[in-house]
Amino acid sequence: MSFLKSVRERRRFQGTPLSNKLKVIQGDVLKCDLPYFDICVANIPYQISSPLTFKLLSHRPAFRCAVIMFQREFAMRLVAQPGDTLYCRLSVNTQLLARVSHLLKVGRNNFRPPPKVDSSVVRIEPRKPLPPVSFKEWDGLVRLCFNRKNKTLGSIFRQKSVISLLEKNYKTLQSLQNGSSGVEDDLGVLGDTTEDISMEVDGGRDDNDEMDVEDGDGNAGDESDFKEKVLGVLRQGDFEEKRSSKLTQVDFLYLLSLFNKAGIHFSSS
Ligand SMILES: C[S@@+](CC[C@H](N)C(=O)[O-])C[C@H]1O[C@@H](n2cnc3c(N)ncnc32)[C@H](O)[C@@H]1O
Repeated sequence: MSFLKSVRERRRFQGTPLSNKLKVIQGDVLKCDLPYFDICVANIPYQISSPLTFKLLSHRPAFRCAVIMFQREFAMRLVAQPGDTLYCRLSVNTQLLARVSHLLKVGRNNFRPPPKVDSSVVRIEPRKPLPPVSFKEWDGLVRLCFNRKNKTLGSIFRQKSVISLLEKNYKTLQSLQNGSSGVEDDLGVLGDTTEDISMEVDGGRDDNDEMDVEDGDGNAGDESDFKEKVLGVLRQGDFEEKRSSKLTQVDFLYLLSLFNKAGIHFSSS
């Protein structure tokens, strides 16, 4: 909030019984330390939707409920369910941490002058307790899966770049003899996103293109053994023919647990 606005807000409450309960913090909400709060009601600048949402969700102790107005498309991504067109990494990451529900639509004509976009009010209630999962690991898996969300997981995990990344993590963690990453200490990674303001449905490449680079048959040795290990995990959970766009939270948690059990990790720290 700017200096002038903070003065105006203080004036609105001056001389009322509520004035001593009002504390106005002037500053950039993304940079300042937030005090304890249990309810958040906000009409925010839409360009900070994602970092603000994850800043609030990282705040401890967790708040009870937030009611926030977002740009319509962002709101629909937050609440999207498996199979919905807008289901994406933002939906999965937010819903890992919170129950999210759409409360009401606010059309652009409710404002003067009308902005270019419609809005929606959303309720966010943090899950308590949070699922016991390493958020770095979770986000590493979810990023890979939603990069090509309409491809089968078999096709995503056959890509040479994906196999090399996972093999590198595997070897790093084996050499450190550190099979698993921490839990709940790295929640900030979930909000590190650039795709959610974009109005592209997929936020990534066109799923119909044919640019996946797979290992060739002649690629013998460690790499193809490792690829078999990865595909074996997918087959074990019956995931090879499934697509991220249809996977639930429980599916992702199960898939991550199968990979981690096999020593396969999505982050090397
Ligand atoms: C959509 S307006 C809402 C104004 C007012 N709260 C209302 O409901 O009428 C968003 C406000 O957030 C302020 N703002 C923009 N970026 C901000 C930031 N990073 N931290 C705090 N306030 C910010 C803008 O100056 C603007 O006044």
